[in-house]
Amino acid sequence: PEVQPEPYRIKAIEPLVLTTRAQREAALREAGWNTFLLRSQDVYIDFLTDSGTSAMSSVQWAEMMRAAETLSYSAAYHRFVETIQEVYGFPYVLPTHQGRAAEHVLSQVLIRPGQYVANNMYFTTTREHQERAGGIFVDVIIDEAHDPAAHHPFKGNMDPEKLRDLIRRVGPEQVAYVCLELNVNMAGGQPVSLENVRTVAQLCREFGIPLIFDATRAAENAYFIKAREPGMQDRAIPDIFRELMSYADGITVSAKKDLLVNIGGFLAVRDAALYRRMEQFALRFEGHPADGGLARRDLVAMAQGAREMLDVNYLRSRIEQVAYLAAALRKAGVPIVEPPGGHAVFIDARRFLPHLPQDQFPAQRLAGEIYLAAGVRAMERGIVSAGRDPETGQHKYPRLELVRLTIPRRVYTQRHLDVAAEGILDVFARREQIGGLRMVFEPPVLRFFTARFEPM
Ligand SMILES: CC1=C(O)/C(=C\N=C(/C)C(=O)O)C(COP(=O)(O)O)=CN1
Repeated sequence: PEVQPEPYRIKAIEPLVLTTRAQREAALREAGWNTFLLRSQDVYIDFLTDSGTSAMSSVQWAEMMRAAETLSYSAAYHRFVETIQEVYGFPYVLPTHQGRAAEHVLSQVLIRPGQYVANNMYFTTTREHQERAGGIFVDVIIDEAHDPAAHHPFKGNMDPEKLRDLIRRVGPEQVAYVCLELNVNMAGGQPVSLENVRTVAQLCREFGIPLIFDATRAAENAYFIKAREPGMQDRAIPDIFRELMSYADGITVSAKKDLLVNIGGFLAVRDAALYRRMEQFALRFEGHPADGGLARRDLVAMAQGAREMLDVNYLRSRIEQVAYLAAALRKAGVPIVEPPGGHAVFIDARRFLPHLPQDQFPAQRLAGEIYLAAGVRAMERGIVSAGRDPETGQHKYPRLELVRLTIPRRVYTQRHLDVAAEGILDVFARREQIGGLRMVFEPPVLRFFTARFEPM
């Protein structure tokens, strides 16, 4: 595939810093071989995350300047709520400062300790908040999602039989809710089909179990439904999106992805009583229900972002940019998660460095080597991110040992993708010489953010 013509042009630029390999070796040592700990000014192309790293549009910036910072139920608040109601189709909307705040509120309000939550694979903060609320996390994603080479078009799908077995085993009243993530991040940004959502929604209705979406990358999921699901090619994205949302009782959203803003999040639900409980809980630490701890300018930036995120030409150019990088790596034989996801290319570090055992942290080492080669910052999504089992204290050994090259929205050009590919091919050429890492500092929670390593 070639990168689709972008339906926008550059209006402002941010100068990038070019570093030498020697500078990068010093920076990576200083960062304990953890790309999260690199100073941003030592990074040339930042593929760490697509969260909060998008370029905003001239309209978003203009709206932000015009937003009056009046407290309580401001014009900005009504603009935000009315836009989310229209685009997503939920009556009750609660802004939060970002996605994990929404997850915290929802988990605390919906989970009774000891109850189960069924998910399609895990996301770090989502599972953290489910477990923090006393929930028991269960993965009911289809088996193909755990196989990087499987070419399933909707690897994010839930396995209805796994879900039904869980409900039968523990009883419907012991399932707090079903949490369905769209464009499953940890599986490689893999979409869920509309057909699967309908099946899961039917199951939840049958047993009276709430269905909650993590709708953080739902717009990109809608694009894959249009592009890959039989009978969907001629439907408009907003139409697909509204039907998709109609199956959920509620959603949590990190606005820092789909909605093209640098900060923000929200909850949206259909039930007034549930909204009131969430509002009361969030009041203590997310700020007033009319701002969720955000400035008014952030609310209007989210409102405008919710309009821009469903433009099919923007979505096509964004998704095809990811496919372009994936194609460049695939052509050279670099093992990647197939098919390419919506927000990132995931390198299969297990197959890239087959001589390294997983507890020598192959993905962590590969992310460091990619930075050394080209100043490109990637993120480890393997054993380090998976953390330790709360019962046994042992590493969780996930099937997927990946390095995520996460492409920010509307930021980098095709030439930047070429530079990243060239650097990765350089590392690939000398992969046999690459050794493992040993962890020299391990924090107790979400260790991937601050752990430190040294080469073996
Ligand atoms: C699917 C999903 C995410 O991907 C997510 C955050 N993701 C980050 C930060 C990422 O780098 O993928 C969050 C948390 O959102 P937050 O980073 O707190 O705004 C929730 N769900």
